[in-house]
Order: sequence, then C-alpha cells, then structure tokens
Amino acid sequence: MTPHNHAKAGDYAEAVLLPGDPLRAKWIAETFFDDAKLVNSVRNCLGYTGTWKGKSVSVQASGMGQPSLAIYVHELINVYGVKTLIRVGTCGGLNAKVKVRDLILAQGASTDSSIVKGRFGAFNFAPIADFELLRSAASKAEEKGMRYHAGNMLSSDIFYHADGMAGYDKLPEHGVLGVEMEAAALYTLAARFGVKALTICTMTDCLITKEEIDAEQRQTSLRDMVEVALDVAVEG
Ligand SMILES: O=P(O)(O)O[C@H]1O[C@H](CO)[C@@H](O)[C@H]1O
Ligand SMILES: O=c1cc[nH]c(=O)[nH]1
Repeated sequence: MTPHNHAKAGDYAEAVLLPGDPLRAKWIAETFFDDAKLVNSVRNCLGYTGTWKGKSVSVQASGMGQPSLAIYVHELINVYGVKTLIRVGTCGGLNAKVKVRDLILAQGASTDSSIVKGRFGAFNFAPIADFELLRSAASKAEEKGMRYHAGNMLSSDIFYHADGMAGYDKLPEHGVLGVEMEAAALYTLAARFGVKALTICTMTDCLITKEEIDAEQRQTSLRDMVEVALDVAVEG
C-alpha cells in the first residue's frame, strides 16, 4: 500500500490501462471487464482489475497532468509489478489532417515539462512508445477500420495557454499531431524502469480547425479506442 493506492500486492494485473479520468476508469471496468473488482479508491482515483477475453487486466485512473500520472505509474511499476501500461486518453488536434474521433498513437512525446527535461541535463531525451505495443495497436486499429495516425504527440503541462496557438511555437510545423498532458512522463518512467508503455488518444477538439466531438460521438469513439487498447494489453 502507498499514500495514493490502497491495493494489496497482486491486486493489479501485469497490464494496466491508464485513463486520466477516474469516471472513465469506472466506465471501462463496468462496460468491458468480466468480474470487475475495485482495487483502489484513494482520492477517488479509481483502479479496477477484471478480465477481458478471459485474461486478467486492470485499469487505473492517472489524474490529469504529468505529476499526477508519474505518481500512479511509479507505484504501479515499483510496488505492484506492472509491466505494460497503456494510456487511453483524449487529446486536442494540432494538424488539420487529424479529424475528430481519429486515434493518435503517440509514437513519441515532445514536452515542455520539467519532469522530463530536468533529468537529462544537456540532452533532449526523446520519450518513445514501446514498438511492439505501437505495432500491435496500429494493426488492431486497421483491422477495425478505424482512422489512426502514428507520430509525435505534445505532452504539455499547460491546458489554457496564455499565448494561444503561439504557445505551441513550432511544434505543429514539425509534424506534431496532437496535444495531451501525460504521455512524455509515462514513456520516460517506462524507459527508466524497463517496462512497456503506449499512449492512445482519441482526438476530441482540433485547435487548428476548431472542430469538436459531440457527446454521442465521444462515447462511441472512446469505446473503439478502449477495445483496441484492451486487445493490445492482453494479446500484445
Ligand atoms: O482525457 P484524459 O485522459 O484526461 O486526457 C486529456 O484530458 C485532460 C485535459 O482535459 C488531460 O488529462 C489530457 O491529457
Ligand atoms: O490536453 C488536452 C486534451 C484535450 N484537448 C486539448 O486541447 N488538450
């Protein structure tokens, strides 16, 4: 047990899905898992373990932002022995070719966060996804006929940028596809502790075209994304 998690040893499966939102964690457990069991409710940052297609799998909310995610992920790896972490998030779009409802598979994660920058001194570390998880997610999205893009994500510490699009500086011009708030810290911790990680996001609002997802589309899209993530989690 930790200050943030009252699950016992063995309560988590080796593979864990990581939504930012605790209510998305509850929805995933109640909608997709067989035999879902609540394993953590400290701060209402809910965690569940159950089965998907007969195999054990967990979901744990990460909260919003890299500091919050880093706490849960550090503990999942080092206290609970988790080996595969798949973030299932929402993101903003930074490229007009990415349409709302499209998946972004974050092959890499650029960041403005000192959590990553602060650790590497003169070097710009490049946080990247596990290749096997990335390849598997791409082929499963393809099999389901889903639109997806694999590429660079921005993990920002800032949701409300005082400088508007100028706050994103040159990133969209360099192919960055979307913006969310957690992937870079997830990938950096996974690299440090030798485990596998991937971030899959549904694009919900495009900062370039101003297109936004509606409530019904949001639910369907999240459902498709979670099915891909669960298949990757249990099948690799
Ligand atoms: O939908 P989630 O997974 O929370 O992800 C995105 O939504 C939150 C901001 O609204 C941030 O956590 C961002 O990364
Ligand atoms: O972090 C996020 C998530 C969704 N939409 C955004 O613009 N940013």
